[in-house]
Amino acid sequence: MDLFLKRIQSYIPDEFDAFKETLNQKMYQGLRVNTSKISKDKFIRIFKDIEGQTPFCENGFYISKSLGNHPFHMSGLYYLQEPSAMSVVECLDIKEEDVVLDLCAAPGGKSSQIAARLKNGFLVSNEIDAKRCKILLSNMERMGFMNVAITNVKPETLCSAFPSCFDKVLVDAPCSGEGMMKKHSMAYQEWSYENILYCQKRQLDILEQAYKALRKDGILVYSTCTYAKEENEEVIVSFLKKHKDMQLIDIERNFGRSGLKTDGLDEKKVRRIFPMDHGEGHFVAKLKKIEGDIKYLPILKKEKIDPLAQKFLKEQLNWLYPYMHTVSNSIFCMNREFVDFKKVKCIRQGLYCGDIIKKRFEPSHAFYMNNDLENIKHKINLDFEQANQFIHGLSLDLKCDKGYVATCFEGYPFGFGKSDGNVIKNKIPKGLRLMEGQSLYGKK
Ligand SMILES: C[S@@+](CC[C@H](N)C(=O)[O-])C[C@H]1O[C@@H](n2cnc3c(N)ncnc32)[C@H](O)[C@@H]1O
Repeated sequence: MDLFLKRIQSYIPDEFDAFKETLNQKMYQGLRVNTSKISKDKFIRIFKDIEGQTPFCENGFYISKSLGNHPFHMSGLYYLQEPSAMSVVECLDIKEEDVVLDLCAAPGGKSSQIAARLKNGFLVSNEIDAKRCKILLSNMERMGFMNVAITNVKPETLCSAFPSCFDKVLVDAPCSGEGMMKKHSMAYQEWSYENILYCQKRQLDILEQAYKALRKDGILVYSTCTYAKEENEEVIVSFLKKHKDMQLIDIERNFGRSGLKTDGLDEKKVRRIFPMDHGEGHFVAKLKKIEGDIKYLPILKKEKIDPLAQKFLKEQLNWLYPYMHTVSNSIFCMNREFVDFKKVKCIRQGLYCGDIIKKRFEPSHAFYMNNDLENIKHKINLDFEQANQFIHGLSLDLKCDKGYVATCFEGYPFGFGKSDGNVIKNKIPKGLRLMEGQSLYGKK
């Protein structure tokens, strides 16, 4: 631990006391508005618990309360994210049509930030750890994204299968997490120089894969939430030495500060955030591949879809998704072609609409969380108390359309139920309901 502080002192001698003081202060907390569901202006108008914009992202705000049980969180209107973490995706300059790979994606903060910027583009959101991959999937569904595939493989498996296929690749690398020590106190106890070197090697291995997946003219962003120079500036120097066709690009943003002075690196081109910069800590570097191939993700043939699913979707929506895909009895939709993942383990591609079970169609929760629900025909707005009961799994005695209905709070769906005209039976998956003793955030 002493060594950790000594190293920080050597990085920022003039600010060392200020840094030490931040270790006793509360962690910065933030949320990022999901602009694929609500505009920033409207969010500011209807949401009272934000405390000023972060300097890292135009849709990011500071908060000082835990807001995970707010109905708008359940509706996917925002993602709770440490403020400095919001800086990374800003540096990727996502365009609506980009094909993007997020190689280390769980729990989904940066993937959800990327997906919110895409229109007809596509995101492959990969996580090596199966348990964390489930959390990633759940967050991406809550936020309502459609043109996304969630894969659960080693970076090498994915990048060897799809070389030169991506416009943008993000490596938000596993790291020694020095910027997260306040959150995970174990990290304090487990800090060691050996771990930093272990992380450095793993980071370079992941970057090798990212390099493979990148197209000519593609952009690679590398980030960590640690202060260790070995995992930041030095990783970039080693990587650039090996790959003469990769160029360090100026991030051209003024959050945080320049990197640490390092031989072989123009430190002004990378960004560092220390807690004195109003976020817990991040490092970001942006690189461009100036030579190489341009290839395309393989596409699945367009499919005919089961008439039961078609009938259900027509009955529920004012429009139809142009592309559909069936896996066993489950139906998935997108507004672009489905990718053929071949042997790569893909746990979800597109919007999961539901399943055909015994000659009827059973819709999924994800279907009702999709951001195009302006188009849904059958929905009911609940007041706070009704929403509270429904989120706890209760049925509601309420008159509404018969059949499946989206349940909304202030116009934003957070779940769904099945109505006989007088009672809405609860269809929110058990794992997403609030438990007894937990209460919905807001007025009573
Ligand atoms: C810093 S976290 C990613 C956070 C995520 N980008 C976000 O914004 O929510 C790094 C992730 O890398 C994963 N990881 C660990 N070892 C890995 C490896 N060898 N290759 C790829 N990913 C790995 C971890 O499971 C972890 O989920």
